[in-house]
Amino acid sequence: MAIDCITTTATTTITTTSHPNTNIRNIPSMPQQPKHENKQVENQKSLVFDASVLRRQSNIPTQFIWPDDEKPCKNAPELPVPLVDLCGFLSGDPAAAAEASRLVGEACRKHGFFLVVNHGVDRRLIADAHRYMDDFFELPLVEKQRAQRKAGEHCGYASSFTGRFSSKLPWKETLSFSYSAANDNNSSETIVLDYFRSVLGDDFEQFGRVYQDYSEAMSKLSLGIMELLGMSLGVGRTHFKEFFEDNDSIMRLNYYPPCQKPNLTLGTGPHCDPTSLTILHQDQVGGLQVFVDEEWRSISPNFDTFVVNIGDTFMALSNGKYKSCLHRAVVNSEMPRKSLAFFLCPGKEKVVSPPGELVDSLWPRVYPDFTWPMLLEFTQKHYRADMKTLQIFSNWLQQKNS
Ligand SMILES: C=C1C[C@]23C[C@H]1CC[C@H]2[C@]1(C)CCC[C@@](C)(C(=O)O)[C@H]1[C@@H]3C(=O)O
Ligand SMILES: O=C(O)CCC(=O)C(=O)O
Ligand SMILES: [Fe+2]
Repeated sequence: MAIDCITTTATTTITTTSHPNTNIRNIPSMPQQPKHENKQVENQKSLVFDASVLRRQSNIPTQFIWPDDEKPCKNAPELPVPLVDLCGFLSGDPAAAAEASRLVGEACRKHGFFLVVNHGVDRRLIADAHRYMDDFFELPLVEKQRAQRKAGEHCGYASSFTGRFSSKLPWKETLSFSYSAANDNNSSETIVLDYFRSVLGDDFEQFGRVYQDYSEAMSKLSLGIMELLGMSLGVGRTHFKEFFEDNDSIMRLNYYPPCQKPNLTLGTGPHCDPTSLTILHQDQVGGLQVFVDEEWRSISPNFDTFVVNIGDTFMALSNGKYKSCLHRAVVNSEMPRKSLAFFLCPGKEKVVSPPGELVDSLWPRVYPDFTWPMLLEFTQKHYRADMKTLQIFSNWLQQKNS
């Protein structure tokens, strides 16, 4: 019986009524998603996804069963993605930088995914970031819920999205927090640490330090990749680097518990990241798949590499020249899987507009100007991010502006 696997409080009903803040039907000109995607659960408290309870059930609740055309496929073939060696580029070798930017440009025109190696991030920091994830996600649910994500916000702990969506639920737990590189009163130096201490208490100081350092390392690496992207697009090495120097990014820890029916569900559903650039580190388990040439392909993990992909906001910044590509994460029945995603996002005030060099009469503007907070709000309150987010957001903006 489906509901067996969900621990419930007094109110267990899922309704088709939206949360007041997220009622798409109440907002004029809001795009309509298929019914099952825009249904919101009436009460945040009504459903809980607790891996320690789920483990003991033989079936999974229907809310976690994905439609047949989105169910995962067995044994997706490996996607050949360029392995970009950053060693020479980081040590200032112009020929190495030119070769790295060529490889990056080629991948971004095709599907937007590439790997980086010799990236300069300390292996011990990466190992610690994984170790502290185990420690956090192995805590009892009530402990993790001290960091519970609030409705309409993107930060905090979420056990699946039971309070947010009522169908096609992801088989995952996440802990998300903001990282800001903007140097106002040096708050960027402790922003993550302060978050951990404030929501989880002083016992979590060491967690906070690890993810503070990890987020800083990701921000730095992403600025280096922005230099390569600027070179490859012919707009100069500094253009995008400067644009993202005061980034207001999101760090997300993804924890996928083992699932007894891995062929029926997904850890993260098919989507294009609405953000600008994603730097992902996966543990040794594997599960990331990318949709290229009408086929799901996998990207196998390697401890020494980060998977990098272009998101919708960079696609808009490149005037559609670089692709934000559909991807998802599958789960397995044997063991938990972990991934760490750093989502680079522009500073709040920055206008997402492509540089003049990328616009001409043969390739006119594809997307209207917007700011990242506008797109973030769209994905948190009005539209569940999927493969069409950028196009639908863009149509909605154009309609509003006309
Ligand atoms: C701004 C964001 C929204 C999501 C987290 C970041 C970047 C990716 C988005 C997401 C992962 C795309 C798939 C659907 C989603 C709901 C998820 O499964 O987590 C998305 C995130 C979100 O809205 O919380
Ligand atoms: O866990 C993964 O491999 C991918 C997760 C992802 O795509 C995301 O969080 O946006
Ligand atoms: Fe993603």
